Amino acid sequence: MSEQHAPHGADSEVGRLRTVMLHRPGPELKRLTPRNNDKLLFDAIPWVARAQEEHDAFAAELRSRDVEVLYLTELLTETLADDAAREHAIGEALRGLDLGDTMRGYLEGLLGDASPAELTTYLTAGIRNDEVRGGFGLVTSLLAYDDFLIDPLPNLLFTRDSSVWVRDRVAITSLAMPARKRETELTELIYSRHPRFAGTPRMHGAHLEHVEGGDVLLLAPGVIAVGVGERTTPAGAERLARQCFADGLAHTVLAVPIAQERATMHLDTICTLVDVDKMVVYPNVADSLVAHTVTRTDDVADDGTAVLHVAAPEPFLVAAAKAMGIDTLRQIDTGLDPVTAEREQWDDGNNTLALAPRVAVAYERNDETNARLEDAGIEVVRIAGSELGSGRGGPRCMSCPVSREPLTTT
Ligand SMILES: NC(=O)NCCC[C@H](N)C(=O)O
Repeated sequence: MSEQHAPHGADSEVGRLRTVMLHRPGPELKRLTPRNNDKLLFDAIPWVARAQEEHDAFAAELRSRDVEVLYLTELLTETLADDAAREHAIGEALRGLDLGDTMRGYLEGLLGDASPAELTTYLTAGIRNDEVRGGFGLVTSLLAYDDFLIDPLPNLLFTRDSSVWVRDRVAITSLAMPARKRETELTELIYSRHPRFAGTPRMHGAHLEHVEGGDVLLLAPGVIAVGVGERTTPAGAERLARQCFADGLAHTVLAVPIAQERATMHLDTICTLVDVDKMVVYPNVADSLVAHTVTRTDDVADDGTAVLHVAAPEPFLVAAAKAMGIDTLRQIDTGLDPVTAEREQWDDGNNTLALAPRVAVAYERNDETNARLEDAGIEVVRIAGSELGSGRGGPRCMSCPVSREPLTTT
């Protein structure tokens, strides 16, 4: 395995992006139907071939700017070349109580005989009842033809959410929605067993309180904002803060309450950094967004844990600037009327992926937001997202930065 890659880790949102993990949309999207798309967290049935074209163009833009693109499924297939990893993955996929002994036995055989690449497909696209040839077991007979024996993972596309790097450490997250829970079985497997990540310190984990990567913004080295809403719980934010303080990854965590609605499912649907001191913020909520500044004290509670200091809420941008040690965190004034702002926020206009300070990838469709970003001196790398966007995620959601240059050197 080549070691010729940038050191893993990230300490900001905007340090030059060196390595990113993406997931190219695949057969898991073909599982979506008008009857299951809500449960599977898609707003429409994507045209898969076009989604792949759009995604390939996204990846090409990144590569053209010297970003190494890792694909989740390639890492997974390489990981599954190891027998112990395979066994673990198969055990987890068949752990549920819905299968019954006959079906589980059949699937153990099917998955056990699969090549690493085939196993990756089974684990990501799932297995539907009409695809098994398991004889006339009771379970297969009673389930509908389109019931899943192994659930598909169409939201793998949004690699942002199932893991997040904080400095040299990777947090395996704990996803809140049932349709996404299995995703972290795969990221955990990759980070714990793929040779490229050998020795990488990990934190958090799927068994802990809910935290999703889309809620975690690395505002500056040592300063992390965590959205608390539909996906990340207050307890999840506290757990993440405690781990970051204990491991010296952060001195300040800003807990930012966000509305528990689909349109604002993660903090990064509302705001993203596009420079060391500039943020694009959804104007309809900009004035009401607040943060509780959380820091560690030297006091120790009776149970041995550090006592955290939780400040009264302050306007988010004010609290953020203080924690970042800058005079002002400038909100890029998109100047949009509330209706245009709402339309473009829904289409992930605020969900940008910074490639470096003042360079950000954005969906091309959000004309007005993009124009205002350019007025503010940001280079906007436009990508198509008509099909990709049907899962309600933009360029930031679709990318997990594995390596960014430390901010101090950019
Ligand atoms: N960070 C993000 O906002 N990710 C987008 C996730 C979209 C996905 N369909 C979901 O509902 O979880």
